[in-house]
Amino acid sequence: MTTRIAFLKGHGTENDFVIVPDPENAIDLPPAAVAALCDRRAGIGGDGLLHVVRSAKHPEAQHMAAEAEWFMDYRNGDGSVAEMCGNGVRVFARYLQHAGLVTEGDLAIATRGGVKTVHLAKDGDVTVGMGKARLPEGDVQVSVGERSWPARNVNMGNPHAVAFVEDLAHAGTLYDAPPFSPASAYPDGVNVEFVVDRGPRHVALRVHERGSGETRSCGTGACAVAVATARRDGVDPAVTGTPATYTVDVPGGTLVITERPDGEIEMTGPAVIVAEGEIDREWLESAAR
Ligand SMILES: N[C@@H](CCC[C@H](N)C(=O)O)C(=O)O
Repeated sequence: MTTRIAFLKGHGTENDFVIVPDPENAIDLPPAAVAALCDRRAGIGGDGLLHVVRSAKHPEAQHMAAEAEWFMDYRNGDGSVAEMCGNGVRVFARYLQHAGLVTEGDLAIATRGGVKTVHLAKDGDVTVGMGKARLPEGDVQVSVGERSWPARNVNMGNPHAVAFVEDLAHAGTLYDAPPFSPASAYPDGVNVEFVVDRGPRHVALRVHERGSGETRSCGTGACAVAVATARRDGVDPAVTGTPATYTVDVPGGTLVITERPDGEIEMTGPAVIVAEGEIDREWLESAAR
C-alpha cells in the first residue's frame, strides 16, 4: 500500500479547504483524521475538507450518480459532517477543472444537499445554483458576551441564524460559538452571521461556522444573509417577479448572490487552487488514533 496520499489546498474568498482526491472512496477519513488535516499548526490547515469521490462509489451519493459523476463529501474542520458548503462546491469544481476532469462551462456536482449545478466561467469566477432558501417561522436570538440580537432563521440545506448589527466589531472575537435560543430552533447547531449595511443591496458579514469557528467566508451564509436582507427590505422576487441581486462582502472577499422569482438562488465568486502535496499515511493514521 502506498505510504503517501495526494492532497491539494484551495480557497473561495479565503474559506479554505484541504482537498483529498479519492475517486474510488478507498481512503478512510474518520473525524479525527479530518480534524488533524485541518489543524493549522499540526496539520495542513483548513476550515474544512473536500473529499472528492465518484458518486457511484459513495453510499450517500449512489442515488445521484446518474446526474452527477462526482460527490463532494464535505467535512467541517472539526471532522463533523455538514449538509452543504457553498464555497466548498465552487472550490470542488475548480479542483475538477485543475485535474482535467471537467472543462469550462456547466457541470453537476452531488452534495449531501442534493445535486448542484456549477458554472465555470472564462473569467475565472465560479457560479453555483444553491437551490431555494427555507425560512422557518419563529423568533430566534443570538448572543455574544452581554449583547443579544434577534436573528432570522434561514436554511440553505444547512442551518443559519442571521443577525443585523450596528457594527461588525460588536460580534467580538468569536472564539466560541454564539449561544442561541430557543435551543429547539437548531437541534444540530447553527452557523451564525452578523450583518451590517454597506449601501443599496450591499451588505458585509462576519460568520461563526458550526464545526469550524470564525471563518473568512461562508457561501451558504452569504446566501442566507442575502435572503434575510431582502425580506427585511421588503424585497421578495416571488412577489415582484424580478430577480434580486445582493453584493455580500465577507472578510476574505466578495460574493454576489441573486435570488430569482422561482426562489432559486445563484452565488458567484472566485475559487482558487493554491498548492498540491502529499500526506504521510502513517502520520495521518497515528493522528487519527
Ligand atoms: N463554509 C461553508 C459552510 C460549511 C458548513 C457549515 N460549517 C455547517 O456546518 O453547516 C459554505 O461556504 O457554505
